[in-house]
Amino acid sequence: MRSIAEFEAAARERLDPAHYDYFAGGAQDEITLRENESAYKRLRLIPRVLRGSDKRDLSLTLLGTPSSMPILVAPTAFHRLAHPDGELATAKAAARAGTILIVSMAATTAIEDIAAAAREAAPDPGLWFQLYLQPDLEFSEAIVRRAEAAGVKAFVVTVDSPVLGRRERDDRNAFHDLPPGLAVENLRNLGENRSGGNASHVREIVMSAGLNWDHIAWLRGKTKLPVLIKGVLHAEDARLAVHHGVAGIVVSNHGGRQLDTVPATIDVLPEIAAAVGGALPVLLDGGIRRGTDAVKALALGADAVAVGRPVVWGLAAGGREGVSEVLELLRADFDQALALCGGRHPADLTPDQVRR
Ligand SMILES: Cc1cc2nc3c(=O)[nH]c(=O)nc-3n(C[C@H](O)[C@H](O)[C@H](O)COP(=O)(O)O)c2cc1C
Ligand SMILES: O=C(O)C(=O)c1ccccc1
Repeated sequence: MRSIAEFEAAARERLDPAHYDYFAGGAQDEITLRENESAYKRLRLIPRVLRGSDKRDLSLTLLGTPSSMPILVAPTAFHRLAHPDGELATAKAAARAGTILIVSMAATTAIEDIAAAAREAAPDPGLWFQLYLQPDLEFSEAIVRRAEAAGVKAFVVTVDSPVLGRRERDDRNAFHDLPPGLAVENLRNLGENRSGGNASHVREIVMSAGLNWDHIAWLRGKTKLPVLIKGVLHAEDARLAVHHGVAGIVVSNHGGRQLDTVPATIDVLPEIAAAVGGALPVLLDGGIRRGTDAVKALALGADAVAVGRPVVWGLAAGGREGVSEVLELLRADFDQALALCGGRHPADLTPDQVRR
């Protein structure tokens, strides 16, 4: 397949329509969902010429984790809804590609099993773990310990979800529960043993409307691993993140699934990059479908980008192989766009190369 759009079409054919809608959809009128992609279409690239470099180098290290390219896998829930191999397939493909996979706390596979699959594909896979900090901090700490023991290298706390966004497609389809046999495995309370057998209770993910900077400080006190926050759109929050010793930020609107009518992430990136001033790595997700999209984000100040739905479409279309194809397609597309922009390394891209 030649484009992410073709993967999406193939995924749509294979998926239960309600599950396709869950993955594809956004909040309410889906204005932000569309805007994330259309904002890139309004930006124009200006290449530099005659810089003489034969070969590009896409690799980088983010907070101690090496990545073969500045395109990471954003955390998305419920991969076993997309394909029976679920997160195991995604983990193998990301590890094979040498890129960082941010595992969702809402994965339908236990983090221990995801890490084992990643290690089958690469000796030292770059796994990060996304957290919805639970009001029950003791339970949150237990998940942190599990993820650390599994070998994750950073935590990404999602901060754009004090409550879950309203997704009208899910309401229309009455999609509110996982089908029998699937569960949010990282929320299994393994200590619990209520029926006398080895039944284990799966908690629900609770959104924490009470989350504040003290909780981030709490988490930093509980782990030596870098703590990033995901879902920053305001420059002042980016400044506060620096002030509070956060290791990195992800400029994200949750793929248009939380607050509708917030801007496209690429449109707030310049002010956020300026506010951070290089003090910590800035990642961005939302609407990246082409190599040129990633080039624009890196030129405007992101250190790396992440893709959510494209990986789900690859998974649904072809399991591990499908995710590998999506990641290699994005890599080749990005490499070509970088070359055409006259860059050898992603860091060669500069803001003056992007025009509105
Ligand atoms: C189906 C789906 C599930 C998601 N689940 C999570 C999640 O569990 N945790 C989280 O922090 N973000 C979640 N996100 C948001 C993604 O991490 C990311 O911000 C977004 O998908 C990026 O936009 P893109 O899909 O246009 O690439 C989810 C997104 C989608 C589409
Ligand atoms: O669907 C989502 O976007 C999401 O973030 C989520 C949150 C809780 C459970 C499952 C998915």
